[in-house]
Amino acid sequence: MKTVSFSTTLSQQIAKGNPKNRFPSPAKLNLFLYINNKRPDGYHELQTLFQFLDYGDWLTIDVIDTPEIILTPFIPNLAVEDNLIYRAAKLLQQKSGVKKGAKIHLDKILPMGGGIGGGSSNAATTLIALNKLWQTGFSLQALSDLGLQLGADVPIFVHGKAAFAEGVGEKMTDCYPKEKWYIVMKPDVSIATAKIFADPHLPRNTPKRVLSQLLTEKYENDCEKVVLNHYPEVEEILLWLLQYAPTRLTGTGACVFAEFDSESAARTVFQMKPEHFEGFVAKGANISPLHQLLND
Ligand SMILES: C[C@@](CO)(OP(=O)(O)O)[C@H](O)COP(=O)(O)OP(=O)(O)OC[C@H]1O[C@@H](n2ccc(N)nc2=O)[C@H](O)[C@@H]1O
Ligand SMILES: Nc1ncnc2c1ncn2[C@@H]1O[C@H](COP(=O)(O)OP(=O)(O)O)[C@@H](O)[C@H]1O
Repeated sequence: MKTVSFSTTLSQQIAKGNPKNRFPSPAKLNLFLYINNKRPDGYHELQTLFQFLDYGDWLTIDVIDTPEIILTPFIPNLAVEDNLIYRAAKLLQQKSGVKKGAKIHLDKILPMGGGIGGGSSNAATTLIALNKLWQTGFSLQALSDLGLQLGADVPIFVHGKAAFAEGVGEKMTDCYPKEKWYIVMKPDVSIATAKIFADPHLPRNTPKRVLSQLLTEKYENDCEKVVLNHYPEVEEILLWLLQYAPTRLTGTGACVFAEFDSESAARTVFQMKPEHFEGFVAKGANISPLHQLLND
C-alpha cells in the first residue's frame, strides 16, 4: 500500500470540485467488535460499532447504451467477475431490468483484506451511483438488501451513517461516536475474514450488552487475540502504536488503528513510525463522504 499524503482525503477532493460521474468509496473502522454467537448456518452474530473514514477509493462511472459492465483497471489475482463492483452492477442490472451498462474506473487506494471494508464500500458505492445514473429508483433499504447478498458489510456503506450493528451487521442503530483522528496501519499481510471466523480459538460467546453499556466500557475487538497469535507483523505494529495511544484491530484485520483527539497529535506520532510501517492518517466521519456528496 502506498502512504498517501493528506490532500487525498475524500472531503478535500470533493471541496476542490467533483465531476458528476465520480463517486467516493470510503473506508470504515469497527470501533469495537464482539462476537456473541455462531448461528446454525455458520455465520457469527456480532455487536459492532461502525464509523467511516474520510479516506478511500474513487469510482468514475460512465453509462453506456449496451448492457456490458466494463471495469478498469485489472486488479492482479482478482477476476473481474469476482470483483464486488462488477457483481454489484450485475445484481442491480438483473433486479431492475435496466438495459444500459457502464464503464467503471476504480482508483484503488485502500488495502485489500485489511478489515477497513474497501471491497464492501466499492460495492455500496456502485449500487448507489448506478441506481442514480441508471434511474432505477431503488430505495436505500432495497439497495441495502441487495448489498447484503454481496457481503455482510455492504449494508453499512449503503446506509451511510455511523451505526451500532447487530446480527451479521444488518440490524443497524444510528450512533454518533466522537469523530477522532486515526492512524491506520496496514501490516504487510492480507487476512481472509473466513479464516479468522473458522479459528477454533476465536471467542464466540461474549454476552450481548445494550448499546448504552457498550459505549461506556473499554472498546475491544474479539478477533484481536487470534489475529495477533497468527500474525506477528500485526502484533509488532499494534505494540508500537500502543506506546502512544489506544490502539485496536479493525474487523478481522489486518489493519490496526490508534485514536487521537487532534490531527496534529496523530501526525506527530505518524512521522515517528519505523520506515517499514505503512499506513495513513484520517479523520472519522459519522456521515459517509459518499452520502455527504450526494446530499449536498
Ligand atoms: C466481521 C467483519 C466486520 O466488519 O469483518 P471485516 O471483513 O470487516 O474484517 C465483517 O462483517 C465481515 O464482512 P464481510 O467481509 O463482508 O464478510 P463476508 O464476505 O460476508 O463473509 C466471509 C466469511 O466470513 C465468515 N463470517 C462473516 C461474517 C460473520 N458475521 N460471520 C462469519 O462467520 C463466513 O465464513 C463467511 O463466509
Ligand atoms: N473491489 C474490490 N476491492 C477490494 N476487494 C475486493 C473487491 N472485489 C472483491 N474483493 C475481494 O474481497 C476481499 C475483501 O476485501 P476488503 O473489503 O477490501 O477487505 P475486508 O473485508 O478485510 O475489509 C478481497 O481480499 C478481495 O478478494
